[in-house]
Amino acid sequence: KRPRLPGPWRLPSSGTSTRSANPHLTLRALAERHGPLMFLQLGSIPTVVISSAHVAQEAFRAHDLAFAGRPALYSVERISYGLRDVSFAPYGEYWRQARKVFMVELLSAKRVRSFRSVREREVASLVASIRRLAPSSSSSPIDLSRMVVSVTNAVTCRAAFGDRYEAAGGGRLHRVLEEMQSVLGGFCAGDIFPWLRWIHALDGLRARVERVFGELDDIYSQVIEEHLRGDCTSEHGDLVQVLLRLRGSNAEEHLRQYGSDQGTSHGTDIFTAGTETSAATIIWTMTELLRNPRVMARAQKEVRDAAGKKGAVEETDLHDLPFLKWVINESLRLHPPAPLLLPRETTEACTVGGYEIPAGTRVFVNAKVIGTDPANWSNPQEFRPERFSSGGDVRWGECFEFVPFGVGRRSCPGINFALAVVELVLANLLHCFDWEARLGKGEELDVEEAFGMVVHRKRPLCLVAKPYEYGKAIF
Ligand code: HEM
Repeated sequence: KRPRLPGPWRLPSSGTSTRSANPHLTLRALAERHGPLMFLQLGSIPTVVISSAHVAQEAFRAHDLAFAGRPALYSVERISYGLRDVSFAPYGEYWRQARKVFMVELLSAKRVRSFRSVREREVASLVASIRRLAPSSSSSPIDLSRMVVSVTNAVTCRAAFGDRYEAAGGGRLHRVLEEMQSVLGGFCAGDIFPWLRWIHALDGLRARVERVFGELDDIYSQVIEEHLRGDCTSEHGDLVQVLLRLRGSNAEEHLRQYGSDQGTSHGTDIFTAGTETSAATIIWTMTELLRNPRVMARAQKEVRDAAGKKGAVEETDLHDLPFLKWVINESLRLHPPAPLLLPRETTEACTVGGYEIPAGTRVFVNAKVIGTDPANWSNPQEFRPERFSSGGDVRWGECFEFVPFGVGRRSCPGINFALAVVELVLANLLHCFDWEARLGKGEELDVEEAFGMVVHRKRPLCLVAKPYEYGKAIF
């Protein structure tokens, strides 16, 4: 008989069971007591939490397939049209096909390069808006969090839905996305006691999920109608257009079906997995730069030396910014936007560390704990980008000490897409402005987190932007 996995077995009454707490912090505290491979009974769901690089490596090197499932979560199930997206589809043929299309047509290196003009246009418009709001160094602070979500959202939506997506719902999206973050965040009762799902008809969650679903569905329908009418022109070829072409002669019929099925659920991937994560990365990076003036000065010098008098950083300049890349890595290490990745569910039984993990077990990988484990990182809480200076570019997916994009076959397929926009936005924010957080005497810029599927700052990042002298002509 195999030994029983260590763990508290039942979860303490505070912590992961509430929708407002920060589960990765509760799980960190428990892992310190019970170890890096820990069992929890989350309601009626047997759950395993992985909290070290060593265990993650053993689990995913030897049993990647066994860990490739996803649980069917209450809110996600509806918003993803019955788990027909890539992120939450159960492991199997549908997921493989959907991921392949998504990868090839939106996220491959070639496609990501083809969206260069989209990124440069949106970043130029961000810089212009900041200039309008902050014409001089004595202007009031601006809400950078809100502006950055807008830009990452616009880039992703234009790439996926075409240049006219704004007409179809760009304005409404902010409100819907905020509400979606809120309904997807944390664990609801129905996720840990599936027989208790009926309760969400009474506690208001079902109504909120339906409202978000209805709004998103309406936006997707408009996008699809525009494509069918031929109103959508985009020089780069958006995801919906590409699918229309792929489906060939029977295109209209297929697109209508795609509209009610894959197209719409890919929309959910884009909003849940794509835009908020990139925005959170940019905002956490700016937060840490403001808290670490030495690092800010070095990053700004690098960017300004590379772009010179051009007034803006173009994508071709990004190759000359190794320090900025280390800064982004360091920010992803300390503030992975998805600190518990996305939940997994074992598809079959497997053995890790001598313990048997049965099929159907929910699995969390605590990326935040792994990225700050003193066994692998010296002074792990310190923001020190230079720690990435040796060893060349990070080989995502092969480095188990640093897993902000996840691990194995269900790891993030959007890394190229995300880093292209994150780097360009940050480089231009650093080049075109000097930044100041207006704080009281002795006060420090906080790093308090609001928990959701993506972890943002609890309070928006409001900063004073002081235009930099070379930043007149943008693009
Ligand atoms: C800095 C930005 C991003 C971060 C930190 C991030 C992080 C993650 C993480 C942690 C996962 C779960 C991996 C796992 O379970 O092992 C994931 C999955 C995923 N991400 Fe990203 N992501 C980012 C940007 C994007 C973008 C821009 C897109 C697409 C537009 C995207 C699309 C996806 C999809 C579709 C999945 C699900 C993959 C699957 O289940 O097969 N992500 N991402």
